[in-house]
Amino acid sequence: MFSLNKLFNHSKTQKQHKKTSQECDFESLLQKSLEEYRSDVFPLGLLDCGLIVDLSFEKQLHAFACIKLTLELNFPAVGERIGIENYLIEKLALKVELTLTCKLKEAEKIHKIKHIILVASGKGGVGKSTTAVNLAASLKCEGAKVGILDADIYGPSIPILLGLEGEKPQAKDEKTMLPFEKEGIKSQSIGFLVPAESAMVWRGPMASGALTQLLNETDWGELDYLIVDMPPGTGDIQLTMSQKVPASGAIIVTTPQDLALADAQKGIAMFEKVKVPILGLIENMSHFICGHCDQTSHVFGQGGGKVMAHRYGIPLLAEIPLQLAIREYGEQGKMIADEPSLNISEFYRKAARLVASQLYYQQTSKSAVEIIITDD
Ligand SMILES: Nc1ncnc2c1ncn2[C@@H]1O[C@H](COP(=O)(O)OP(=O)(O)OP(=O)(O)O)[C@@H](O)[C@H]1O
Repeated sequence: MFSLNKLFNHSKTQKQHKKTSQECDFESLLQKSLEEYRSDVFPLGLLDCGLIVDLSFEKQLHAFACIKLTLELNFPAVGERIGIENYLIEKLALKVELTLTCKLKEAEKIHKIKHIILVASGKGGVGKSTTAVNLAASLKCEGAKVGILDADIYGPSIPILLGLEGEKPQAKDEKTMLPFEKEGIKSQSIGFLVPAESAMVWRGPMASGALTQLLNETDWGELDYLIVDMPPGTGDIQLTMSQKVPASGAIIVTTPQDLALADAQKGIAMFEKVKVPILGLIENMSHFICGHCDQTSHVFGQGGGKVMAHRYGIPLLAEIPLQLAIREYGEQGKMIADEPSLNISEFYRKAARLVASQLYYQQTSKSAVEIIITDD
């Protein structure tokens, strides 16, 4: 754990000097505050998963007036900045300017990729691909290097969602293809390899062969996360695919209808069988907020995702509303999560931070920490 001892002396903007008792007291208070901070994303506080890389302060009339603090997090969560800043302002009773950066220190699992995350659904049409693309965009916005691999042989839609329809991947050399890069996200799709009609009749080994080929023969470069958009369903194909890639975890997308939830349960069972940890459930098209009167309607039923997540002891990462803009952005080949000014993007961004946090704690054998996701 990082200690704040000597921090004032190490601060880039301060000269070496003997600490005053006032500075020592301030150091202890800052350290205690960072240690005691708690949120869904930081269940063990901030010093446990971050490093103070810079601290400087301004004094007025011998009292601290403002601190500038830079925290380097071990996983992408820069969207937590305002919440942490407000907390520190309250605890320290002074102006705080916080900068958050991110650097994953974990080892690469395959090639130069640190984590592979499978995005799956028990049935088709629940918004799995839309969610996968927006999770990728969110992880990038939160500070990570991200790629997306479209493995949905039944309907590869990532090229459409990224505005890359009709494009063909370029060869780097005889063995490797270059991924596409859009808004800082690298992508590759099974749709580029074969015509949709022939891929649909593949059996498990063929589909998983194509997935591993795309994974291994694409020059991904350094990635913190590779999101894999899986084919919908829980059959032989999905099972074989899940076994073939060294996935860090899986996310299951469902809608609130009973039928979709029943299929999502099969998805949970499938990942348990192949020992891929389930990072959480996303309930898509969870509710509809009327644009005129702001009233919320639960068009497809209410609370199903919450009940299921509770039953299986997995986090409910997000309840994403049914919103016209989500479909419109998808059709225009744009990622809505890339638009911080739209409230809807925060649903995806929060889910991405929770996923990244879980993977970090899982990796550092701190999975015993129970991540309780609150409603607020
Ligand atoms: N929250 C949402 N609000 C409104 N429309 C949505 C939402 N999520 C997805 N959609 C729309 O629903 C349709 C299906 O979405 P998508 O293609 O992502 O589903 P999928 O589960 O990946 O489908 P498939 O099983 O065919 O691969 C798309 O038109 C998409 O724009």
